[in-house]
Amino acid sequence: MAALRIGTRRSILATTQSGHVADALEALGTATELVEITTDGDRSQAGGVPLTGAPSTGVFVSALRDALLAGEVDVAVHSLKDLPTYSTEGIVLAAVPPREDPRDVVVARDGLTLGELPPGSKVATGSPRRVAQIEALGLGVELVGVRGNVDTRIGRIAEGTYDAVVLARAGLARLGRADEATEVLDPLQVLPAPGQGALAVECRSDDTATLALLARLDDAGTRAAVTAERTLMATLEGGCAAPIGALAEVADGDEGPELWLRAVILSEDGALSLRRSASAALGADGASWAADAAKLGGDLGAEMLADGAAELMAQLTQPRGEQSRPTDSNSHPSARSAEVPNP
Ligand SMILES: NCc1[nH]cc(CCC(=O)O)c1CC(=O)O
Repeated sequence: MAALRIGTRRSILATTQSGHVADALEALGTATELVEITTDGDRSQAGGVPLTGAPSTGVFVSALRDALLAGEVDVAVHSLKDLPTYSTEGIVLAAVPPREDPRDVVVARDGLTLGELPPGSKVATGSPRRVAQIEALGLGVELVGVRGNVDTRIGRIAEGTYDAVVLARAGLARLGRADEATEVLDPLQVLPAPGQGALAVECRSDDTATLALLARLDDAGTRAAVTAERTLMATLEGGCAAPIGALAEVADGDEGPELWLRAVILSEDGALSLRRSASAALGADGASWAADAAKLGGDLGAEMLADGAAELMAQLTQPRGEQSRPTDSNSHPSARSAEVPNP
């Protein structure tokens, strides 16, 4: 049988991630071959048309999916957090392998933590989710945008351009550089992006042989966790790019396995935030976990919408300068990190 062709983006992180999937398949006795696909996102990073702000998640994903649908590759590997929450006709999420540490980390000058940085320090991140959550801590640091790969971003610290950068620990760990982090951010303060630290392994829906093979790489606990996080995000966002953080974990409860989910939605400046958490029992059989997880994420998303997330997002979709706080007589306008109040 010909080698299984695994499509990958060209960045070091992407080829490392795809390499992990290839290794796992080789260990199961399958010959593999990595096929590099250049995405529009990569081209713009390499010096083409500069993108303003962060590229939309779809940019990194669509070229790989096109190659998959065209039959140029048999498997596509993505960072799961870069996948849009909607599905693509003809493509299936065949495996979600065991997750890396999902938390965000800080890489700062002189081994500092965020709390040790003096006010006015430049903290670099291109992610609205990280900006909003760090602003909400009220540290007085200056959040500045940054683009480029992990190497470039960390390089800016040594150069002295910035005092700190915020990154996914998983990306550093996959590159063997996790020890360069000077702080691991507590999810109670900074929740990661839905799906962060997990990989998505896709194939064509009609390719039953590849589907069966890839299913052996699937980790039921990771799939349940990211399903809850992504269902929550899909419920909350409805197409709007509000900063949302979410993290789910499987835990051993008294009555059997449970899934815990924590989530936050914020205004861009972090001044308004709504945090909620919930848990649900998981069936004894892993086969029901994805459905249990989708229900947990959907229910918590609906609860957050009812508790003020809908108002918060209505504010976000207004043009800048016209924003006003949600109307509520109990709110404290002076509070820096006010919760969106119950209606
Ligand atoms: N936003 C880009 C991106 N997509 C996936 C990762 C890291 C790996 C992961 O989260 O699985 C990163 C870099 C980062 O956020 O620091």
